[in-house]
Amino acid sequence: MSSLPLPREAAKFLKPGYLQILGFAQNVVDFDPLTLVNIGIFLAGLFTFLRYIFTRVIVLWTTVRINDDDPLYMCLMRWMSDHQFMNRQFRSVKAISSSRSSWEDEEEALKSMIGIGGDKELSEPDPNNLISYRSIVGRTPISLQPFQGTHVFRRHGSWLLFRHRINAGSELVQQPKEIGYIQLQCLGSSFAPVQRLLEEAQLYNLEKTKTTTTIHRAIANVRDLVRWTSFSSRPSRAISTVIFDKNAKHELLSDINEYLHPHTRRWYSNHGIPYRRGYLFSGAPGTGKTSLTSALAGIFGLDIYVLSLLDPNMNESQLMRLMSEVPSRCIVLLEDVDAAGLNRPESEPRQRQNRKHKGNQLSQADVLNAIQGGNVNTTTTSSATSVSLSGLLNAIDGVSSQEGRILIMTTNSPESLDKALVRPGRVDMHIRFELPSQEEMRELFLSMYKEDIPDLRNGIVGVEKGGDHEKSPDLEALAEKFAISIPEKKLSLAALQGFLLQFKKTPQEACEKASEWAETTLQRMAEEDEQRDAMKANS
Ligand SMILES: Nc1ncnc2c1ncn2[C@@H]1O[C@H](COP(=O)(O)OP(=O)(O)OP(=O)(O)O)[C@@H](O)[C@H]1O
Repeated sequence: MSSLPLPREAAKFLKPGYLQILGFAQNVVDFDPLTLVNIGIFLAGLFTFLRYIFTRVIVLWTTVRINDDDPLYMCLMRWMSDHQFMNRQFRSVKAISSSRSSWEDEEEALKSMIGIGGDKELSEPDPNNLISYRSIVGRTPISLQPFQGTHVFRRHGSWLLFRHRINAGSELVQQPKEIGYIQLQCLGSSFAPVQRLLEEAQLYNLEKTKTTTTIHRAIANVRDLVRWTSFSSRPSRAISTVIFDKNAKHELLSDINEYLHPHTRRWYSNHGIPYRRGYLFSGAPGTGKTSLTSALAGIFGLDIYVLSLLDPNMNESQLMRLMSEVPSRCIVLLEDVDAAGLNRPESEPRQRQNRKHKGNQLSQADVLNAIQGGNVNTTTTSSATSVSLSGLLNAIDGVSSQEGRILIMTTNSPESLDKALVRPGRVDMHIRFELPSQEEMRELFLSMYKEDIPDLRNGIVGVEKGGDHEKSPDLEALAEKFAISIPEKKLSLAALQGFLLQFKKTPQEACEKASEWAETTLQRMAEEDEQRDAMKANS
């Protein structure tokens, strides 16, 4: 093995010890170590250069994060499911079998389960084989949604990176629930492509849900923190299907229409008036208060946020937070507000009551309430809720309460409500629902047997053609007969509807049995009332 001499210039700079080592290495491996040094320097330079380029490219990715508590999250998930995933790319998907999937998704899933799509329809239940029937109808439809993962796609000429992540929490830090988020990244320094995609997803979702109403409920999680949760999505109810005084209906619709007009908000702000509107729907159970609320939501494209003061997890701070978290355009439905028993005994003068409970100090709630122009009228008696009247009033129109929403309170006994709760500004219109007149019963009958009512037997998808009623000589005459066979203002429309549902395809039979049914029902109700009175007297 011959040794290669070190270049003279290099040898000049190296100490004698190194020289010997280098000479030895050169002799053993027959390779110049300085070449190795040169290669190393080159690689280090290349690495630094690549790192610089890589960092610059990464910096050019703009990133937008969307948390799962934002409505945009669902819009984007829906858009991605329908436009990008379509059963490919995502290897990890989430199966949903609850009522949280939208009704259209459920209907689709149900159709695929029972094989409807072409001409095939769900047949009548076979009494000998009810198990197989149950196995179709009794199952909850399952739909699949993209879960965790990353997906790159091109939209309107820009490359976008979609990432979906779930933080399930660790053993040490327990999250109240899985927290999902989406990260959207776009190559370039502008947010415009991401913004465009989000707007597109929002519009797509609006289009998809224009015939549905989403109901949100305040639900407590494991930490007892009450949060708005999208509870269900159902087909919007047509306003024409709600039987109600036509003038009152028209007045209510015009009032809400004017309130929601884009210019109205500015008008309120110019006049220093908080931009809020409240309605009280009162009437006996089953007279249409909830039905009218959901029809209004459908007509104006608003979501409904349902609150119940009787919820055991509800307290004043939770209520206040929930009211500040609703979107600026929605309906907040406060159901059965009388049941919470928020009242002040009239016998006690106001001044004394406040002293009795709080000494001479007014609470912050009272002060806020006074600023709002309400009464300092806060003591709660025989309350079935941990929310006090002042807490409720502040949640409704305190400084932190969201502007732009519509508040609808429903009650069976408006006379039992505290005056502060229903004063103008909190309740701007009081709508009274009465038990039905003959004309309204006639309307109900006609609407039940209208030709376009989806038929339940043929129907999850079908529309009845040629049911018994089509053979009926005159539906109008039957409706008239039905209306006069039942006493006016005695039975609720819900009760009448329940009766008619037993005769979905046989209006003639319904008509014949109506009078007898009404008589027995009224008799039973009278007996129940008597029993209740007797129990009250005993206790
Ligand atoms: N005015 C009405 N027009 C059409 N349907 C009605 C009407 N009133 C009641 N119904 C029917 O009766 C059922 C119950 O009605 P709804 O829940 O709206 O009554 P409610 O007044 O809100 O009752 P509650 O006070 O018990 O909550 C619904 O299925 C609805 O279709």
